Amino acid sequence: MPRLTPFFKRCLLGLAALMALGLLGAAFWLGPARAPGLASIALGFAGLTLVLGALVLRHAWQETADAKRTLEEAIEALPASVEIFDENDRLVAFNRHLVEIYPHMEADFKRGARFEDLVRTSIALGGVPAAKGCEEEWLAQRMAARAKARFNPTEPLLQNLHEDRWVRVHERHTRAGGVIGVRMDVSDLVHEQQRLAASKAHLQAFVLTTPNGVLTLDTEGHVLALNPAAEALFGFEANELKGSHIDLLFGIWMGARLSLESLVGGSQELTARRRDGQELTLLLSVAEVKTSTTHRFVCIITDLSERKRQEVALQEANAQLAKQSVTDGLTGVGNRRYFDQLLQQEWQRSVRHGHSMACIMVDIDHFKLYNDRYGHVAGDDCLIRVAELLRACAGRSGEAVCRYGGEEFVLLLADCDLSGAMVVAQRCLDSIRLAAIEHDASPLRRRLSLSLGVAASVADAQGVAVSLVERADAALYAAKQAGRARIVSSELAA
Ligand SMILES: Nc1nc2c(ncn2[C@@H]2O[C@H](COP(=O)(O)OP(=O)(O)OP(=O)(O)O)[C@@H](O)[C@H]2O)c(=O)[nH]1
Repeated sequence: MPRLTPFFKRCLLGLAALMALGLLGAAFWLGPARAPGLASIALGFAGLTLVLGALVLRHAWQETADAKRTLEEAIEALPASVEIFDENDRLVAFNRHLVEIYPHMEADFKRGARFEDLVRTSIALGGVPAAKGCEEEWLAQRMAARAKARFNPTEPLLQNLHEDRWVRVHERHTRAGGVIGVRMDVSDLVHEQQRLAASKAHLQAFVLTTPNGVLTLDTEGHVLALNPAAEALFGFEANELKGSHIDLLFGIWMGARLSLESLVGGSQELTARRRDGQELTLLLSVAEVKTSTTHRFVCIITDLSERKRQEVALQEANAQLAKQSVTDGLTGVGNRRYFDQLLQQEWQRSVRHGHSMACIMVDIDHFKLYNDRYGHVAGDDCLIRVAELLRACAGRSGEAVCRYGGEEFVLLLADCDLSGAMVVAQRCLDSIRLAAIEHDASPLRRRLSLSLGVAASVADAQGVAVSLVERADAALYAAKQAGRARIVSSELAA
């Protein structure tokens, strides 16, 4: 049968009814006595019209049943739970998803069941954890929300169910006064949101408590956010720095800008300035946060300033220690250890280059008498004074003055032959004489004097460095023997 529009069907039924009535009237009016033939024909047409009308009615009923079935199938095919309540809030239709969401209510979902009764049963069966202990109150709120949906149909309701499942309920009132409810299982979404909220809280706790400064920058290097540690580090408050360029903090980016991208994944030590101008040494690590909607850089800043200060102090202390280990504590010239090292060094150099080197042994004359006359403290001062004078005479590059022991000094002259060494020795002798240091107890003109032994040679790979010192020492002994206050060269002493 062809598909007929409802209007056409109504017209057809009206026409058929009118025709049937007209023909019946005609049949009665004519009557079997007046015109039996015509009455029979009218009756026959009336019957035919009634059959046609019945056929149209049956077709209409069939179409309604088909539409209802299609609607039910459509509701069933929806990915959400759908329920339809009439104007008395009684269940008219629902799909299987409703039972999947509320399995404990399977036996109760029946046509004609009242919404309030269904909710009450669900609460009683433990299907609404949020209602536990406050059942009536919860029910009242639920019914109020359902009523509110009449005026504000867009506001959905998030409901927590058994086994930590979550549904979003959209309720819409129909024009006839019923309610269409759509429930979507959003458990995955809610759980994801809960996970996100937890990780955000963890991150927040870390950022707020870490001693490292944390700066969030946009791709241009402008500050978007900073944590309390960064505020304390730079001496700025967060709202003062927000929007500022990172150049404000990191001096290294002044002029020659480094791209943030180049720092991603690594770390770099750099200097920055606090608000009060104090210089900071920082370790900057950069991470890139790139999603479909955001592109940021997160800078983790470790303050190395204190460590740096300690390192510098340690370096200075080590340098001091190293210096002390080769310096004579009383006079400030090189000590015996330094002299021994230097002697080996210069000896090897002399072997390599074939240059002559010289050694001058210096001894203060009658120093015991000096000590006895002026005391040990004055004797110390005298040693200091002699060291100063010797240093002034042999302080050029390649010349070194060391304390050999007691009141004895030694001068080592690199790239120097015997005649050159004799000149230096003479300068020392003259310097002491000109200083005219009083030595009442000395039999030598009551002035402090020195005896010097000089030796020079080109180092021999087969020889030993100490031989040079021994020769100078022998010359010194000769000077002492010859009456002191003089210079003797190893050539003369030999
Ligand atoms: N004040 C002082 N005296 C020292 C120091 N080291 C050694 N002496 C003294 O130097 C003196 C050296 O005496 P001697 O070895 O007899 O030599 P000298 O008296 O100088 O006689 P000659 O060397 O033969 O001229 C000793 O009295 C030591 O105590 C020191 O660091 N300070």
